[in-house]
Amino acid sequence: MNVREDPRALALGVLVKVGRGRFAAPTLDLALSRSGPEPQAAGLATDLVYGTLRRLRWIDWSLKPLLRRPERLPEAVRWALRAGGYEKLFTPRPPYASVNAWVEVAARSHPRLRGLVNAVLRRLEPRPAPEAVRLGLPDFLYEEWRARFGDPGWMEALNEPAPLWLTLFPGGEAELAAQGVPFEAGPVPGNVRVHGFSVRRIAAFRKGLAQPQNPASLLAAQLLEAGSGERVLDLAGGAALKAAWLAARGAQVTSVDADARRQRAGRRNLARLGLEVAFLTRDLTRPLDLTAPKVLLDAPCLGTGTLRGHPELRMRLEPEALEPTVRLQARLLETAARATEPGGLLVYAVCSLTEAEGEEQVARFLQAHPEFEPVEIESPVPLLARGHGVYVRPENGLDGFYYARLRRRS
Ligand SMILES: C[S@@+](CC[C@H](N)C(=O)[O-])C[C@H]1O[C@@H](n2cnc3c(N)ncnc32)[C@H](O)[C@@H]1O
Repeated sequence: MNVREDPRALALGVLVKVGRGRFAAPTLDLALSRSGPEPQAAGLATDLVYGTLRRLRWIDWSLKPLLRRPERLPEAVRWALRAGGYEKLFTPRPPYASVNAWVEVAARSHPRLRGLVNAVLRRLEPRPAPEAVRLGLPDFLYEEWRARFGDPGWMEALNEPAPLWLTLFPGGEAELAAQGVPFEAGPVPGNVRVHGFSVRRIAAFRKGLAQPQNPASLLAAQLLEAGSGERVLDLAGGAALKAAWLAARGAQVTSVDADARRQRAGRRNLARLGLEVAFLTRDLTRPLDLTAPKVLLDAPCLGTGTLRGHPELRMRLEPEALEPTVRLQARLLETAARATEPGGLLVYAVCSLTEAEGEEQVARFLQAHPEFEPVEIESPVPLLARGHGVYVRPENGLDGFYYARLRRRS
């Protein structure tokens, strides 16, 4: 059996690469597009990759008493045990069949370890574990979230599969309906939740009428309330996803980012959507020679609100990364403040739910900048907390975001 026929072998190849530092989504996409499995097999491979990464802490915790030196195992065998553990412990598929399947996959590259994989997976049971381990969260994050937001019930929602959300452009809804794609309106206007279709199979996407985007990400752009013809600066704009929606509303957007490669991808995507955005490649820790009445800063962050869609971040999040990230955000916020014209609006957004990147950052900014005042956010999405800005509650497929709207006094 080769990879083309076997979603478990495909998932294993992806997991090994993610273990070496790659990102899960593009690595899986590439593997799927190369081997072209049937939709059902692609669905199984996707569930195995994402599920294993989301549950990794608890799986490793449960494997621990059964393995003397897991770090010494060949990486393919170690990941086969983890993915086999995920399938046995966390999916409704019959454990006997999935254990057999994983023994075969692991034995293909390491036949001498067939007995070990078989024995370990058969004996594996979910071991009682502390809540952070069960939730698959790094301790520092779990502790902060518990202390700040209280009841941890919502955290389990970050372990659910990520739905496909689409931002629709004119004609997009009619195209979805014409193709018979089941969808429903999401909490943020202009964005829908699609059922049972991958983005590749959606004609509205191929025709440039739809863009995969989480509603919480789209909301950051909507909070600017930019009108037609209004000048907008999209700072740390990356691949210009938020800029695309603003441009579709008629705003004159300039998207600025330090990463030219991301911007090239953004240009290609905008060409697909038939939209126009100006791009500037700049390091925003330095002042910008541009101003606008509307400025969006979608700052680089730890991404803790996106653990559903980027489960590999759980393995990589270190508390030490917080301080340099917060310092970088503060410098970009300075640049964004100077670029905001008097009377204008600055939206600060991060897809992260730590206090240092959210409320603390904005509180410090407001103290240093009396010329700015926070503006109330009327949120169409449920919130975890409110202060100068708001924290989005990452349930029902929403990513967790923090946004603040800051008006520069005239
Ligand atoms: C959260 S992402 C932006 C996503 C983007 N707004 C979107 O909607 O697709 C943060 C961006 O910050 C950019 N960035 C990081 N450091 C920067 C710097 N010093 N100057 C400019 N951009 C920077 C990264 O390249 C990345 O694209």
